[in-house]
Amino acid sequence: MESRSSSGDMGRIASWVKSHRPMYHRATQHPFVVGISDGSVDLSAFKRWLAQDYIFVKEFVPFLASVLLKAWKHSDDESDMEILLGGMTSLSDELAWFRKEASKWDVKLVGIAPQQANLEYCRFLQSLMLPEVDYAVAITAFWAIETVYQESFSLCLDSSSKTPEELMETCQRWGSANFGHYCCSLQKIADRCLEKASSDIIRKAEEAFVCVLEHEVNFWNMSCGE
Ligand SMILES: Cc1ncc(CN)c(N)n1
Repeated sequence: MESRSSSGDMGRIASWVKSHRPMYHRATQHPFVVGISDGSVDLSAFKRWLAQDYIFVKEFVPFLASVLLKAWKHSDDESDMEILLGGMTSLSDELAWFRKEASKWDVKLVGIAPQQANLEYCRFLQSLMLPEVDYAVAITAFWAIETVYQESFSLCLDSSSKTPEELMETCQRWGSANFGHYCCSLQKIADRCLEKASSDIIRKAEEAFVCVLEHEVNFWNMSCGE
C-alpha cells in the first residue's frame, strides 16, 4: 500500500488509481463499454444492463443519503453537503431517465429480479451505509462508483468512437464534462478526508475502492450475460 509520502504531491486517490491500474482498467474499459464505443454492442446486453442498473440506482439513493448524513455529522466543509445534494438531484433525474429509456427500448423495469452480481453489489452498498463506517471510507466508495461510469462512458464520446446514435444519450449522461467535474469534486472531498484520516481508515478506504472496482467488473460481466 502506497503512502502519501511515497506518492509525492499526488493525492491519495490518484495514487490508488495508479497502484491499482490493471483493476481500474478492467472496470473502466470493460468489453461491454468498448462494444458501445466501437458499435459492436449486443443490444440484448444493453437492455439487460438497463433493467439491472435501474435496480442498482434505486439502492444507490439510500446509500447517497447515508453519505449525506455522514457529511452532515462529520464534515468540516459545508460545501460537501451542496455537492452531495447536487448528486441526489441528478440521481432523481437518473431514475426518471431510466424509466423513459426503458420504454424506448421496450424493457420491463417492474417485477425484474436483481441478478447475483447486482445483489452482491447492493449488499456491499448496504454494508457501507452502517453508521460505524467512516465518512472518508463512504465518500471514497461513492467517488469510485461515480468515476467508473464517468471514465467508461466518456470513452464512448471520444471523437474516434463509433457509438450508435441511439446510445449517445446514455453515454452523455455519465460521460459528459459536467459529470466529470462532479467526479473531480468528489475526489477532492475524498482526498481531503483521507489526509486527516488514521492509517486504519486509510486502509479501509483503499479496500472499499478495490471492492468497488471488483463489483463494477462483475456488473459489466453480468450485463454481458456471463
Ligand atoms: C453499477 C453502477 N455503477 C455506477 C453507476 C453510476 N451512478 C451506476 N448507475 N451503476
